[in-house]
Amino acid sequence: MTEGSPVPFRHARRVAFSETDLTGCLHFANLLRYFEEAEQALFRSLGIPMLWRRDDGVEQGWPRVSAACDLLLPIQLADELQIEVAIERLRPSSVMLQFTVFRREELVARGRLRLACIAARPGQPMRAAPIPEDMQQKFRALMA
Ligand SMILES: CC(C)(COP(=O)(O)OP(=O)(O)OC[C@H]1O[C@@H](n2cnc3c(N)ncnc32)[C@H](O)[C@@H]1OP(=O)(O)O)[C@@H](O)C(=O)NCCC(=O)NCCSC(=O)c1cc(O)c2ccccc2c1O
Repeated sequence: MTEGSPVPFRHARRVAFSETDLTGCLHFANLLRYFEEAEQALFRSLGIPMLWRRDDGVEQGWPRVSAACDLLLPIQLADELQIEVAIERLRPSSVMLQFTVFRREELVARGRLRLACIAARPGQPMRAAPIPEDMQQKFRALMA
């Protein structure tokens, strides 16, 4: 790692039998579930909730607005994966997470999730809202 490059968050995952298809490979849709697991672990480690209620009763949270993945090599039953998560882009009301998946030293998959920060009054549709400053600081710390 070079000086000044982002520090990725790491999440370990072993492929379970129930996640494979007839060929014994990871069913592609499960890769997004792995990204979500790693994302949840990252948010927990930063102490950022996925859903919270402000004092004025407004609910805030992080709906995903965009998802993408590339499967580069077959991922198989019982493979032990390291999923690295980095903050690729931080904007006033959205954050882009970048995922890189390794099997030992081998790059097997990668992808992105974009989360919008929203606010919703009870009974009203959700709308984009600025990411609270304390949360922005926590994300920025990972980009340093
Ligand atoms: C999320 C939206 C309400 C945003 O629409 P809005 O018009 O208010 O704002 P913007 O269009 O400016 O978007 C804000 C922000 O996100 C970026 N963005 C939006 N869409 C995309 C996209 N398709 N691809 C890439 N980027 C996108 C946009 O560029 C802005 O970024 P900046 O920071 O650059 O300004 C609206 O998009 C919407 O309703 N989308 C549907 C989302 C959805 O249904 N997701 C899946 C399930 S819902 C969910 O997960 C969820 C989670 C919660 O934690 C909640 C908490 C409380 C209430 C509800 C929740 C909820 O439903």
